[in-house]
Amino acid sequence: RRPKNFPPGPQPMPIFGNLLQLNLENPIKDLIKLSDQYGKVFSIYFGSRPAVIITGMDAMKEALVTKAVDFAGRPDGLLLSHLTQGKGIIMAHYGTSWREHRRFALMTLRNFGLGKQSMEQRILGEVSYVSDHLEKHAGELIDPQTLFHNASCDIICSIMFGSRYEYEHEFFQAMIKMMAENSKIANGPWGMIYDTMPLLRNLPLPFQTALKDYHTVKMYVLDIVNEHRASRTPNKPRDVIDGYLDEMDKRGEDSAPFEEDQMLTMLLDLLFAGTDTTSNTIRAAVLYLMAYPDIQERCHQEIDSVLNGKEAPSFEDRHHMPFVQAVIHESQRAASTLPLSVFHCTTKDTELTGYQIPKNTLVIQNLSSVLFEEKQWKHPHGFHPDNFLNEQGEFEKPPAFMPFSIGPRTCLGEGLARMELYLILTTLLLRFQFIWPEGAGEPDFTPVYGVTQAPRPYKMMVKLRRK
Ligand code: HEM
Repeated sequence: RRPKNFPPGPQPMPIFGNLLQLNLENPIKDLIKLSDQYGKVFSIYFGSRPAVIITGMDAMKEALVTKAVDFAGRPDGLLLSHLTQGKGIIMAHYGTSWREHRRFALMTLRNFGLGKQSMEQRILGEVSYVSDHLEKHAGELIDPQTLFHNASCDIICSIMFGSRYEYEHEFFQAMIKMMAENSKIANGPWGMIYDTMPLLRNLPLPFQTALKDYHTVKMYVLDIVNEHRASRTPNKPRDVIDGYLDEMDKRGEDSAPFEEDQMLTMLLDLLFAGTDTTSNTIRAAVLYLMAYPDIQERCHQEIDSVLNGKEAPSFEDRHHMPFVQAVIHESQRAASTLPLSVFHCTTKDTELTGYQIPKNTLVIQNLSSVLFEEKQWKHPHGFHPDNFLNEQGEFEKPPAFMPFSIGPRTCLGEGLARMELYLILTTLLLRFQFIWPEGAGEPDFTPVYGVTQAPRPYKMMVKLRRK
């Protein structure tokens, strides 16, 4: 039975709660239907555990901005919390260790900067590998999934470990494989079973693979940390690892919460959070550019005219490219890359839209519901860069654009992700035309649902515009 004055919702069943009433392959439509029936804030049961679902911009702002601290927790008892043991940043409880690690990560990302290369140069450096690959295979059918995935992952590697990896490197391949498999397990029915039925957790079921693979990659990262210990010069950080070791030195004997295991989890968090998200968004953008060649042509014209013969774009150039900016933002909106954000929980007894929500209640933000909310957008459905252009044709971001979430837990990689999306897409558009292959049927925009949602796999062709 629901607690008194708890948000309403459908009647749960024993053991399963409301799980069998949701399409686990993609619950988003069901969640919207339930909100039509029960209101913007409603509840469902995962097994015997209640979860509050937040729908639409107004309720989202009330929870994550007005009552920011009350809703800034992370839940225990999910597969992701077990993998990270509540350490690092993403699944860390709201408190001192989370706050200090978040601040440290933000500062080091901002400072890169640090070492020899600026963030911009690192990204442009990585795009040159992607460009070379595309140029070599111009005119052929190309599957962009692995290519964009490798590039996003390598950008994070270069910031954290000080060097990028050849895409064929043993560690790089193990990491990419672990991330792909773990997100499949965490997203799929086994993840749901793990989250709802604690009694089954010790059985030899596929989630054991997730735990084992996570540990293997963590041990690889520990080797990299130990190499840094041997080769570093204190207070001359080359990358995030050196910066973290400096911070541990500064704090002396009792360096808590800056400790080795926290560092390893934070590094894996950044790798996880920064790879699929960016690469799936780029893949969605390219799909839309191929599906709407007139929009792609307008981007080509704007980029050519602003760069005016320059070899490569700089991040500053974006201010002169309102249409390209609008296309990138509309791609993010349409892709809705983290449709249900990362799950939150309440840090104290609180209230939302007049309902009472006890401390430690699981809270799910339906970010998709805001990105497609009818009253917030000129064109809520389909792909319309116009959503981000005002009457003067200037770039303007509506307040319902929140693919990175809002509030204290908002994505800490937003700055990096925005720079990557802009520099990668503009550089590639400068050099190539993306073409939907003849005979491939109509492009299918229906996403594959997951913690990070992705476009369906597709093949593309490229034509070289300029060497
Ligand atoms: C297009 C790309 C990206 C999107 C759409 C995205 C979106 C999100 C969202 C929705 C959250 C959850 C926020 C919440 O719980 O309220 C999140 C959290 C996070 N993201 Fe991103 N992200 C992207 C790229 C990145 C990158 C490149 C990095 C890092 C290098 C990153 C690091 C993180 C971290 C560490 C968190 C956890 C923050 C916390 O719990 O305090 N993300 N991201």
